[in-house]
Amino acid sequence: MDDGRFAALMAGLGPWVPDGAGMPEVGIAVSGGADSLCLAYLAGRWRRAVRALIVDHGLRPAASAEARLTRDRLARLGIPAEILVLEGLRHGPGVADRARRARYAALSAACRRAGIVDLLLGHHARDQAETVLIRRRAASGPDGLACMGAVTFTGDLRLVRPLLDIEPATLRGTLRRAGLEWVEDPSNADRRAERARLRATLCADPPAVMRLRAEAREAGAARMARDAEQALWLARGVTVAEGGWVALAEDPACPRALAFLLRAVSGRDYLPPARAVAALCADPRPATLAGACLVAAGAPLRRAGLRWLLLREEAAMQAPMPAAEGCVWDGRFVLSAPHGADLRGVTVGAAGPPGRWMPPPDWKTPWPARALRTLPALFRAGQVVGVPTMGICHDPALAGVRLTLRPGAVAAEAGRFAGGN
Ligand SMILES: Nc1ncnc2c1ncn2[C@@H]1O[C@H](COP(=O)(O)OP(=O)(O)OP(=O)(O)O)[C@@H](O)[C@H]1O
Repeated sequence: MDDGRFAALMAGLGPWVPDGAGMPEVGIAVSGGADSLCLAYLAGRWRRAVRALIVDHGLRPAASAEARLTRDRLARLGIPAEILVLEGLRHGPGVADRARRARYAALSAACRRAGIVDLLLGHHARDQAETVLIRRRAASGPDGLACMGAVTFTGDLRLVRPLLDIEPATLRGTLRRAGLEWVEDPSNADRRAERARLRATLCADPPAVMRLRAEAREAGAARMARDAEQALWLARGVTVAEGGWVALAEDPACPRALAFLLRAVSGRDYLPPARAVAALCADPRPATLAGACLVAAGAPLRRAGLRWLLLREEAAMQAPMPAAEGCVWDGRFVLSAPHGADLRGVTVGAAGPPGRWMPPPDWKTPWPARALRTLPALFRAGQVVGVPTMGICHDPALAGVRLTLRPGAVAAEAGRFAGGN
């Protein structure tokens, strides 16, 4: 793969933050294996402001030496690299899945710390073909069969996979021509893992890889069409309140959009059960589902053209937690504090009955008490001392502390699934 081809691939996956010394970096997740090392090599020639992130899962004795070796190799390419050491992972049932979740959590946190908004991943064409087979066997729905997207969004990060249509042999060839060595992870060859078994099968059958990739592209195009339709419905009739609930101007007619909204309001990772969501769309009625409640709008909101509210289920909200810069409460609200704010002894939790926060007498809000009780609030000694999303602060030491609904959490999926050719 030459620099020109890579630059063309990246141009199709933008927009990118401007490049140059001192500009925001694009992150690269580098395991040290051939694919992600090649990705780092190409990315480092594509732009100056890049940073590699290497996760040491701490599961193999050789892993930390390999991470340091990879960091040194990257340094020789002029790419700064940070090693993220995971603590507490143990071998045992589901270790691959646990390791993957912990890896993404560590990568996301490192990106947040470094102000990185784009993270490159080295998945390639055969990885995508493997994913098609795995999703088929798991009887995935139509969205799942679109497999990995070339661009997808997590809460505050854009995950970009520029190599999804590139054969792994091409990447190894690129490294060899550049005289670069990589680490061979022995667990890749571990035939007990489902992926490793499929990998061995697909390596011997290149036409099958081609067919599977075509299948993923077709499913990806269909998924993007559904995304576009859903985005239109969301833009027409859905309002997201800073307090973490959603107002609907129309009956929820689109099950997929309702599922995304339920997930966003509940702060959960996974979509609610499809059948229950479809039933709610077919017959919209007050109901509680997967950590959120569909509630009919009261008279004042109906006069303002709203029909339904989707509220967080009170009983399912996270218990109060210690307040700290960057902490995330209830999977949805991120705390940010100005310099000098005193968070000692402060907790973040649900505001509870509005009478407890002593709002000023002229304070007016169209939202019902049931919604206000779910607002994120700051507590000192068990008393509410601030409800930042409502602009309420009774404690001068907490002036300027914000609890912000995580960006992107409520949006429609806007990934790119069919591209990369
Ligand atoms: N330990 C790690 N540290 C940082 N990023 C990782 C790590 N493991 C995987 N990744 C990222 O996830 C992508 C896909 O992971 P996967 O396990 O399929 O790759 P791999 O075969 O271990 O390594 P590679 O893709 O580098 O050859 C990698 O290309 C890399 O971008």
